[in-house]
Amino acid sequence: MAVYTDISEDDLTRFLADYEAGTLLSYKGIAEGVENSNFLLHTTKGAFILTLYEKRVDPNDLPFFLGLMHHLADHGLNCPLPLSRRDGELLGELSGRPAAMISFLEGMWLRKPAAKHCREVGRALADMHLAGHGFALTRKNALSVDGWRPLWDKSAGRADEVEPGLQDEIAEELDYLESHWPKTLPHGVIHADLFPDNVFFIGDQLSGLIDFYFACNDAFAYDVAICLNAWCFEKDGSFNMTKGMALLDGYEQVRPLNGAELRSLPLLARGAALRFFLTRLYDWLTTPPGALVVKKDPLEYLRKLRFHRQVKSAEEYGLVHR
Ligand SMILES: Nc1ncnc2c1ncn2[C@@H]1O[C@H](COP(=O)(O)OP(=O)(O)OP(=O)(O)O)[C@@H](O)[C@H]1O
Ligand SMILES: N[C@@H](CCO)C(=O)O
Repeated sequence: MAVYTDISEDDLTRFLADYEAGTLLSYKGIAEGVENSNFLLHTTKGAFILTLYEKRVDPNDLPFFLGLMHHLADHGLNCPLPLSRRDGELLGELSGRPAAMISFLEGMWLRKPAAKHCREVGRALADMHLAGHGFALTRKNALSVDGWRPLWDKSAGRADEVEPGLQDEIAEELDYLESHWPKTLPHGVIHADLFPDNVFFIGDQLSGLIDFYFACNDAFAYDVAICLNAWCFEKDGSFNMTKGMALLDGYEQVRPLNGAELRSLPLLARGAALRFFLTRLYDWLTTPPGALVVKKDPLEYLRKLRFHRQVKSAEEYGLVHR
């Protein structure tokens, strides 16, 4: 459960007085997510999400994230909106943390997405890539190739505790990715964490995207590679090509990938798997026992990384020749 920071009713009532969001009726911590503390609030004006930004979010990035949600919604994407305070600011402070009130998005995330859902996600990802055009702020991807080595350095010494031989394997992988990483692919604003728990559906209909707190400027195809990792593997670790085909097809219905993007896809998918492996490994080794958060398994992403290493072309992900 991700509630790192507790709040008191008195503090919350004072915080709410800065918004036109009604009077507090109830609130509870949300038992999901790993990054920030989230609360579901009911007020006389409806339901809201209260987010307190935690350790991995740099407060200087918050104007980018919150402004982006407004920009995307203005350009037709379904996503939650941060509420403005009475003084016009989007950010407040609660229990010593930067905090925002976010509109409630209807829907649920899918525990067992099927190929038809992957197609919807592909489309929505491409819609987001187009909707991000013209957003005035930029943010470098802190978790792209330049960020992996510093992150790895924090865990490398203990990696073999998780699996013997890991230290050598990842060191070699990093060397390879650093020297082959593509630098000139089409780029813009990407979501960078579009996992199933960040996509809501009502029935089979996608109702919106949430959690833009890793969004940044990077290659669009890297975002596609993240989604292939997050949506198209089965619980037993096998890649489901039907889902891959649906995701890529859905994406290309809105924004066709060019030749360089397609050629880079196996390498980008490898990098994406490494990125989630590294953050999970760090959390695995550093989260104290008893913390109110469910730790995610780094080895799931090691297995995906090993799969991508064998992939030679985008066809192996289900790309259909046009
Ligand atoms: N705007 C929203 N409308 C409805 N529910 C929301 C909204 N934002 C967050 N939630 C709920 O809170 C949960 C956690 O939110 P979120 O994914 O943003 O947290 P996080 O800690 O940043 O998680 P992650 O591990 O995905 O980075 C979601 O799964 C969802 O149940
Ligand atoms: N989606 C990430 C966690 C939140 O960034 C993961 O599954 O490792």
